[in-house]
Formats: sequence, C-alpha cells, structure tokens
Amino acid sequence: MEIPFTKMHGLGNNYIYVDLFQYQMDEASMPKIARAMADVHKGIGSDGMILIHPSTKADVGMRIFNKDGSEGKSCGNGLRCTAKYAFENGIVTEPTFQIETKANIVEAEVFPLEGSVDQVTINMGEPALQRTAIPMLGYETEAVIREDYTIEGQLLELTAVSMGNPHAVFFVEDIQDAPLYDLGPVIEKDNRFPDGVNVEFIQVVSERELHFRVWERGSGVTQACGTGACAAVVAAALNGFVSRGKDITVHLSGGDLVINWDENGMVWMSGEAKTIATGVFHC
Ligand SMILES: N[C@@H](CCC[C@H](N)C(=O)O)C(=O)O
Repeated sequence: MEIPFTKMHGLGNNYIYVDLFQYQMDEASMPKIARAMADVHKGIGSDGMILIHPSTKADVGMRIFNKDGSEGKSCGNGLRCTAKYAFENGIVTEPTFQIETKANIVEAEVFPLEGSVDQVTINMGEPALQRTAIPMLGYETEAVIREDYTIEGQLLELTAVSMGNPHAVFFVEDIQDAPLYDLGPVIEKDNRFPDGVNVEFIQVVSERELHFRVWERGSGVTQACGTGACAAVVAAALNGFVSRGKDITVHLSGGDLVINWDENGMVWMSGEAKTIATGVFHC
C-alpha cells in the first residue's frame, strides 16, 4: 500500500493525516495502519493517525486513532489541524465551517494569511459532566467534582469532564512533581472508567493561567491535548479557580492554548496548527 499523508501538529501533538477525499482506506485496516504510521522506528512516528473524510452532516469529517490503534471520539489539536487542511486544500472555501467528529459537530474558524492558516478557533460545544456521560462507574451524580479518588494507595481529588472523550483532572501544587508517568497509565486503565480515560495534572498559576501535563488514553505522554486543555479549564471553573466567560491561557508542554468556557455553556479553544511534512507511507 502507498498512502499519501500530511503530518501536522498543534503544540507538538502530532498526527499523520490521511485525506479520504483523495484516498480510500479499508475500515478494518485503520487501527493497524495507525499503529504502523505512529511507530517511530519503522513508521513515520506520531501520536496517532487522523482521517479527514467527506461528511453528510457537516462540511468535513474527522476521525482520530491513537498511537495504539484505538479510536478516540474527538481531538482538539486534530480539529485545528483538520480545519487548516480543509481550508488550505479547498475542501471548504469560507473561513467558518463545521467539522463532524464521532462525538459531535463543532464550529471552526480559520484566520488565513495569503491562503495559509496558522491560527484556528474551534467552538468545541458543551462539556458533559454527569458520571454516566464521562463514563465513570458509581452512583450517578450531577457532576464529579473534587471527589476522593484512591489509586495505588494514594488519595487524590478527581474532577471528571467529557469533551466528547473522557478526562480525569487532578490539581497539583507543582506541575513538575505531577505523577504523570507513575499514575497516568494506571488511571488510564482503571476499571472505574469503562472506556479508559485521558489523565491531566493541572497547576493553577492565577485566575487566568494554568500549567498542564497530560497522559493520553491510547498514546501516553504527549506535548499537548486540546480536549484535555478544555476539560482542565472546565474543571478549574467547577472548582472555583477560574471564572466562566474569561480567556484562560493553558501552558502545555508544547505551547499555549486559550480556552474560554462561555456563559452559554460552550467551550472555545484557540491556538496554532502547523504542517510538518507531506509524503507517501509505504506499508
Ligand atoms: N490529543 C487529542 C486527544 C486524542 C484522543 C484521546 N487520546 C482519546 O482517546 O480520547 C486532543 O488534542 O484532544
């Protein structure tokens, strides 16, 4: 097989993008191709694979496969890169348009300069907070906010948010000491999260700034997670650390995102989208 690809990143969260307007990929092969592409030694090396596809519900569709071949339902950094690709390649011609994901349909706005797009804003929609919506086992509650959560003998406080995909958010005093590698993989696979979970550690810097590190479901530590940054700001607002309707700067390992959970319940994400390389993958 020879698969044409574009490698793009948002804040270092990098995926191999395949344009299914141009190339047909068999459904059953997708997880295997994602794993092969992501392999840093025998593939291209990435956090996973993203498929940009025709949609009957929106202007363009996006599917995300993690490094281990599992499929996620949404991807914030992937949405910004998909928006960039769709505009630069004439899939859409207006600067505002809709993208379908497995979770929902989001609104994208690109800010082109001489035809090329570097910055994108996405209205990610409303977070889901109910325990069953995360999903997380236990008695149904309106939301899981600062709930006692014991793992590996350690007592943490958990706030859980779904941005179409599940996020377990923990606030820490110092981001450098966050137990990312120790607890990230254990929490990801904790049975209390039947679909697994993305794990975020957050340090509150001020009412307008957060530090952020992530262990992603299916990919491990990445430099950034867009849905995770949205979940972090929602969790910070639910815990009274930041206010709704304000722009919050989230400092991720790969750079900054600006997130705003507005008074109407929508979560807005703004940040970069960059092309790294184009080529053909042989497998
Ligand atoms: N990096 C992404 C999220 C990718 C999917 C996630 N690992 C999952 O399985 O839910 C982002 O930028 O949001």
